[in-house]
Amino acid sequence: MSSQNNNQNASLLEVEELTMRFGGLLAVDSVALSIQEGQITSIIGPNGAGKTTVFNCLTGFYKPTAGSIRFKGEDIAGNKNHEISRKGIVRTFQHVRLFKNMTVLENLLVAQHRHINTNLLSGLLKTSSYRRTEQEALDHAAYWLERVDLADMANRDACNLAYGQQRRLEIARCMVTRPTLLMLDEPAAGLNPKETAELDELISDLRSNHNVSVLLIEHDMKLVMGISDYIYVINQGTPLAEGKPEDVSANDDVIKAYLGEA
Ligand SMILES: Nc1ncnc2c1ncn2[C@@H]1O[C@H](COP(=O)(O)OP(=O)(O)OP(=O)(O)O)[C@@H](O)[C@H]1O
Repeated sequence: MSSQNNNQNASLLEVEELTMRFGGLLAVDSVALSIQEGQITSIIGPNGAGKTTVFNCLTGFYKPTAGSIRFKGEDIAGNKNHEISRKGIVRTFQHVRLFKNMTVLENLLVAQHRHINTNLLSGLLKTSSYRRTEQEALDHAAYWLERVDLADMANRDACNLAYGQQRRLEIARCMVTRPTLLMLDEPAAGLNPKETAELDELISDLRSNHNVSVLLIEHDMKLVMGISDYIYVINQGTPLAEGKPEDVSANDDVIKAYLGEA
């Protein structure tokens, strides 16, 4: 895959020759990605193609066997997950990972505390700067609860939300940390058509109005083709095709390897 695409935006993330081996299994083999600022980029491919492994390498859950990952020009390959999230790359997971026994609001406050790294002593003493930070965190959480249409649910335990609401809360939990790049791993999995349409609207709104670029793994082709600016296709760990949605959906190799399966 070439690392060039046709848009005019600045490059945010440049991945070259990304390779991840698990023992004898080459799960990701020389994958290249070029993620442009302000765009929605998707990675698609059949089950087991290596998509989540790419995500795990980009976000520091796995140390890649080889390859370079440059975020805003800085090499971050092999950095730890918390270092990468502080730099502005945050993600959701294929299976919802919330603090299920905390309220919706608490989930958003914890996410911010982890990110801000609040000082224990100032917390114990409740200094004015600590109180100000707490108030800002509350205001910011309230803002994002409105955006994802969960303001009425703020005091519910996260485990009592409907599945689509949990998915939206996960996105809000990422957004309260003010990311530059939001990575979503199969956000539409398990959603009904109405929830998927709401998700589509939400992701588009994030890109258009909240200054975040999005990298998406998704099997729902209607969503992917409708929302993506650029798409990478991988198959059995290797790059198969890339391009705008109309080019990818018309690509014979892609149809054979992936779309033809649907
Ligand atoms: N930690 C690991 N140890 C060993 N093998 C792994 C590990 N993680 C992933 N794999 C293997 O790597 C390959 C790619 O898996 P991955 O989950 O990245 O695919 P995927 O494209 O995300 O699939 P899906 O669409 O089904 O989620 C698979 O063969 C998987 O079994």
